[in-house]
Amino acid sequence: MFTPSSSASARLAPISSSRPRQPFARPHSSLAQPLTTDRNSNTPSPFSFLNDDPASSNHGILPREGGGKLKIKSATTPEAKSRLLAKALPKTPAQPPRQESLTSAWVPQDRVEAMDAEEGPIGETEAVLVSVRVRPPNDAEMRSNQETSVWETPSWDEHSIKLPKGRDGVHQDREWMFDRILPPHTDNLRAYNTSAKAHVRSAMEGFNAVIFAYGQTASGKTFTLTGSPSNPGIIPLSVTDLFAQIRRTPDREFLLRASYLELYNETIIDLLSPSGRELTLSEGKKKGEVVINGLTECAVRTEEDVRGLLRRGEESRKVGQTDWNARSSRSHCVFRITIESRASRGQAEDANIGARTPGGRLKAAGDKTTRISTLSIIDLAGSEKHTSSKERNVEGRHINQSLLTLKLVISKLADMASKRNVTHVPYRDSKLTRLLQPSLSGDALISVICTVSPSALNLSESLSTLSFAQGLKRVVLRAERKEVVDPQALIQQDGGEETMTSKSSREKNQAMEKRLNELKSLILTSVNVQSSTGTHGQARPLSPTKLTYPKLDFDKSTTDLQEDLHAAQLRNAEQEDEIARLRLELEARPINPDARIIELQDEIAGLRMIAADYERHLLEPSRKVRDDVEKEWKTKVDKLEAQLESKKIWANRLDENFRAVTTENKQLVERCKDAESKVLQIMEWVNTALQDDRDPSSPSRNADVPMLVVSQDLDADDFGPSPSQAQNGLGGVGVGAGAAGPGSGPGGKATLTLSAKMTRAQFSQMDLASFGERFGTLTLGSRGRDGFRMLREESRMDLANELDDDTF
Ligand SMILES: Nc1ncnc2c1ncn2[C@@H]1O[C@H](COP(=O)(O)OP(=O)(O)OP(=O)(O)O)[C@@H](O)[C@H]1O
Repeated sequence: MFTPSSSASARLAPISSSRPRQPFARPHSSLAQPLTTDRNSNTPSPFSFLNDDPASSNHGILPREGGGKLKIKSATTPEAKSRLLAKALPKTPAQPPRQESLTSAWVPQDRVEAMDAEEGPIGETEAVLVSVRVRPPNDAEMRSNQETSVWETPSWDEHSIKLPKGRDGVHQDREWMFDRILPPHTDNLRAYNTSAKAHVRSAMEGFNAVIFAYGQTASGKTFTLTGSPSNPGIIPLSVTDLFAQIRRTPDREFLLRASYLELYNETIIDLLSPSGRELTLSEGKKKGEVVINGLTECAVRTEEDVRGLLRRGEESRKVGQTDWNARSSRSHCVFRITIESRASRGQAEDANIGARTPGGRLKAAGDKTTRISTLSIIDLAGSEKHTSSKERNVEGRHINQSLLTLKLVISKLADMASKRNVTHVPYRDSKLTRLLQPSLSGDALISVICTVSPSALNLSESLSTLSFAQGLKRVVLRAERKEVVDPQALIQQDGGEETMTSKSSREKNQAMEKRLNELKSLILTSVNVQSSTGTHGQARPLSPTKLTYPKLDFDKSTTDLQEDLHAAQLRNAEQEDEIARLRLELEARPINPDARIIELQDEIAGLRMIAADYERHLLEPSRKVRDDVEKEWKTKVDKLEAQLESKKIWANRLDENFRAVTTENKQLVERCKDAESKVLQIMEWVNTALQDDRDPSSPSRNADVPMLVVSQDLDADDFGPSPSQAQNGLGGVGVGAGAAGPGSGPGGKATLTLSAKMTRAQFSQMDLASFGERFGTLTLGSRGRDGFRMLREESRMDLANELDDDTF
């Protein structure tokens, strides 16, 4: 049933002892029993009082009108649930509180009444409420003359616990102060009133609240939280109080959901899932938020529903017998109630008519906020020393390790509150601290009941518990009321976007309508909240058909019934396979029993070796935790790596582009420089020619104009001789490709030369005005002629601009 331990538990024999339960009796070590669940146990469960009422057999699945079942999975976000809640709230005007006395079939009447008689402390939002409860001596302690508690708890001071001088080796009086000390004679009601009531009621008001019991094994944690039929503990008292508060709060409407999980050997098990499924943790959207994936949450309408759920969970819980406790909790257990509430419609609308916001604007009719909070009650497994049972030892190591991590986390948080430099709080080192992370990091009101044994033999463990309690007192909380703003407006918007015409929308709406009707039946108001006797007292007589098929759920839809049938057929097929397998096994049974005995002895020896090996691996729990954490981080790392890879590709492309652009740029600059030098050369040549021409006294006047040679990757066509130049036979400028002469093909390497040496005289004859025309044979791209005119008239820069890259 329990995934991680199924193979182990399958090999273990169920508890066979039929001894009646003897509280505090220390059994002989050989009597230590292997781990089992309550289902197999003959030892009565501390929750046995839950079974009082045979009528409550629906195992906590909510009885709707008509007896259907409704479960809400926690996968939906709290906001989404609130939207549904808001939509589902019936528009009933607020009712005045009912003036009837409160009753409970779970908690004795005198205790229900006494619950309000005592004023509890106000729920603090900044400090952990720490109480220390000393258990009365048990039979074994009485027999060994330890009937007097080692602790002194003065009746005049309910905050002080003392270890007097001389008691068990202490040389001086030692005293500790806590919010509340609960001496051995204290009953559970007082423990509730002083150490839990304020937190339960704050949870009703929208604050997250956590109550947990911490202490050595057999020190009284389970007794404090669950109690007995005559002395119910904090869990039943809280549930009774929750429903009593709903009855007393006519101006609000409530929706309650319950879940129950167990942390066994670093594995989280859903105690309300029929398969006892293993759950995983992951980070939520908000910082520090931890999500329990797939946890079953059941809507509850009465105390009976809650009681049924607890009973169901208790059947699956891991308990076993240790040297110190006949029924020791071998796991940490978290019972959680999620409380959603909002103002009753009529009430909110009346209250807000004409009311203004702090900013002075008129408030919309109706209080649009929904409060969502959780009340978690945690029964921690007890820390323990080495026991005589190997199974217990393996569990004990896991338990001790997680409690050690809890201690470490608390001490780091306390250091942080004292402004000491804390770089890391090891929440991830155990599932327990991971689960508690949101609360411990300040998001909840916390009350801790630390339980200690009165015995001197347990002194060192008790001192360690007190030191943990002191650390808790230094932790600072920042709990705030949890409210979701205007969920109804959101759902109206969502609905408005949908077109009502399509078939799928209609189906969706019908499904939504059905869901809303189901939810409506869950809304608890001061008027409709079931009295604690629940619906069971008023059950209608069953019809003959229902009597014939008592197990059939007549309110199920055909599809659900078909699914059930299919599941039953599958189960049937599996069972048939199993029968066939067993038959074969039977047939293959060894004829020689002695050989079989030897075989089994070998097997036992092998198993012993495995067990010894397991024992050696003391760090097993941390490995399991590490594996889980690594798995969670690996997904994140893979995602980030994929992102990094695509960024790298993108960066490479960018780099290539940049390089290409830089090269192109360089080429352009080179071409530009080259073009500029060519232009300068031409200008110089022209200027020299013109200068000599203008100055008749120049000695070089009659000398030949030097030949202009311009080598460049020029298109030969650009410098082809003009037809007119060819005709008049003037030297002029032509294009040659080195020795190849004029006419080298387009795009080939060309040389711009004066095709014949021109004498200065010839040059001087050239009419300056027609210079352009003469040299017009130089067709500089599309602007040849104009370009040369510019040579004479424009500045060098202008020329460089003009002769752009398509010239040279
Ligand atoms: N205050 C009390 N008054 C009377 N009996 C008590 C009290 N506290 C504990 N006991 C009894 O002592 C025994 C051990 O208590 P309990 O099972 O609550 O211990 P625990 O701390 O939960 O142990 P573990 O960690 O092993 O589960 C039980 O038989 C319980 O009924």
